[in-house]
Amino acid sequence: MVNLTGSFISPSADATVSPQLIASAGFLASVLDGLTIWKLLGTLFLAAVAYDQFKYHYYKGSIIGPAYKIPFMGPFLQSVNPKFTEYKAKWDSGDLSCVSVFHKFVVIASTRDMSRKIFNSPAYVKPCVVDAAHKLLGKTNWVFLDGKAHVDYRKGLNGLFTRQALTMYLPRVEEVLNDTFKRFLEKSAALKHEPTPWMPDFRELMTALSCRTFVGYYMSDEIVQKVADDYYLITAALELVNFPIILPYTKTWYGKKAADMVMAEFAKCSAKSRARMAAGGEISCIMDAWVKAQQDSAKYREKVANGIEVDSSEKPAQVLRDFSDYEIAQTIFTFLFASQDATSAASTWLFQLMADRPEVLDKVREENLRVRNGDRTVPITIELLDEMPYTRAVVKETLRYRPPVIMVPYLVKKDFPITDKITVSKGSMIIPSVWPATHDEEAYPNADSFEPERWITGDAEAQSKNWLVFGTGPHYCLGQTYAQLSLMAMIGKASMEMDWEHTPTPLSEDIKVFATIFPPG
Ligand code: HEM
Repeated sequence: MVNLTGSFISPSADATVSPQLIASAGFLASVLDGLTIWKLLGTLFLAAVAYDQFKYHYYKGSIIGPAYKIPFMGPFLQSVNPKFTEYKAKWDSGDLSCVSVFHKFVVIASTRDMSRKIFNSPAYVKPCVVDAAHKLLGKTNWVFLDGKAHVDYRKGLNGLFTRQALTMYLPRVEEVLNDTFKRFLEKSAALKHEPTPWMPDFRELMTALSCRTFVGYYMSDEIVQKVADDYYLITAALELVNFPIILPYTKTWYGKKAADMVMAEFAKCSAKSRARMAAGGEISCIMDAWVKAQQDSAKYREKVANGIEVDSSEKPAQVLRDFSDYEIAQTIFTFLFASQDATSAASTWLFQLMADRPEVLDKVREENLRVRNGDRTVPITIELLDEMPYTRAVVKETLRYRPPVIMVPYLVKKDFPITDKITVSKGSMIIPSVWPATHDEEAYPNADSFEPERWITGDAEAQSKNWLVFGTGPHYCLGQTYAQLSLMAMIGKASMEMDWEHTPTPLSEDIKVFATIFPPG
């Protein structure tokens, strides 16, 4: 160190030297002089806050949203425990509104037309999945495909959900319903018909229904029960706001363990289905139908490769490649993942709405018995369901009145000019909403009232633009026909086998948001 003052100390700390430094360097030096590590950190912090606000305003432009962002985190705490009323306030605030949580800028579309525009703009947007989804569903999962790759993959799956294909799986639905309603009655009798929460039972019913329809009896009752027990861990791990890395004993950790277990079980089912289909077994579930389509495609490809002439009638509708057991498991897992929460929500609402409206339940019961000529053991078929306009109307009205999925997050792939004046920047999240479209007074007069008749004597059916319950565009719900038919089958059979009442609680009029929407009491 240089000896400036005769003592071995720093020049700026020397009482005699420092005034000269101030005098020579002016303002900057005076700032530096007072600079401590805390001041430096404070200044950096204020700069970061200013940058965060500036960035928010830059993205926000003329979109409606809070004038200032809570530094960095924005309304993070609100989004950890989202309230339906807060979403509603957002929709009511404008056609497009925004919010910024941490580094994510989020635009929410409220109107039907804005929402439709997003759903139908695959050049600009793609479905947005939380980071944890890649870890739980596997990076190579088809749900992460975009554009042509997605369209091509989906073509191979669409055939599994046609009405004709569903005919083959409906017996599974019937078996699960028979078994479950018997258990419901036993449980209720054991509880001496005292009021008790039934939502966990509806969730279990929906898991069993999905598992049996997707993989038939390749899965044991015990494993179906385990999937039902553990599934909520997967939902919790996939909440919009979650810790980005998987730390032991966190929600994502438990979710990943549960997902791995389900995936491994589905892979075992695939191996069994493969063997059974190769041996000429009958299609009993969605997995069988897909495996059989792959085996038929392989035979066709082989013939063509060997120069054997094949009649055009023998050519499969979709010539598929072979998929490994793991790939099949991954895809079937996405069906469970996509259906579980939405169908659990729909069935819970259906049971509650029917209990609150016994006259509607009576009509459903009357119709179900009538089409079976009074014999409630007559099995469910698509033709039978086609003869039940009232039961269908009840299911449609439930889905309109309480759409399980109220918003569908998408990611902006490239700057998206959503209106003449507003361009949403690449990297933002953009969320089309379902609820406002299904509660639009113009399309559905008295929208806040449950009126199944609007689907029979009214013109609700003609309001297809507002029917966003299953989305629209290239990612519209693959399982929508199956979901509606199985809900019809469920409520129809329940009406014939059981009677039930709802004991309202102070929460009964609320709407709880947990991935989908639920009645909390
Ligand atoms: C009441 C029940 C259901 C509701 C309300 C519902 C709703 C939705 C919605 C809103 C989407 C997003 C659509 C979009 O982005 O345009 C979706 C996608 C999807 N749903 Fe459903 N869903 C239900 C049941 C099911 C069932 C039972 C299955 C499978 C068996 C299923 C499979 C899927 C799949 C695979 C996708 C993603 C499609 C793609 O990205 O190509 N859903 N669903």
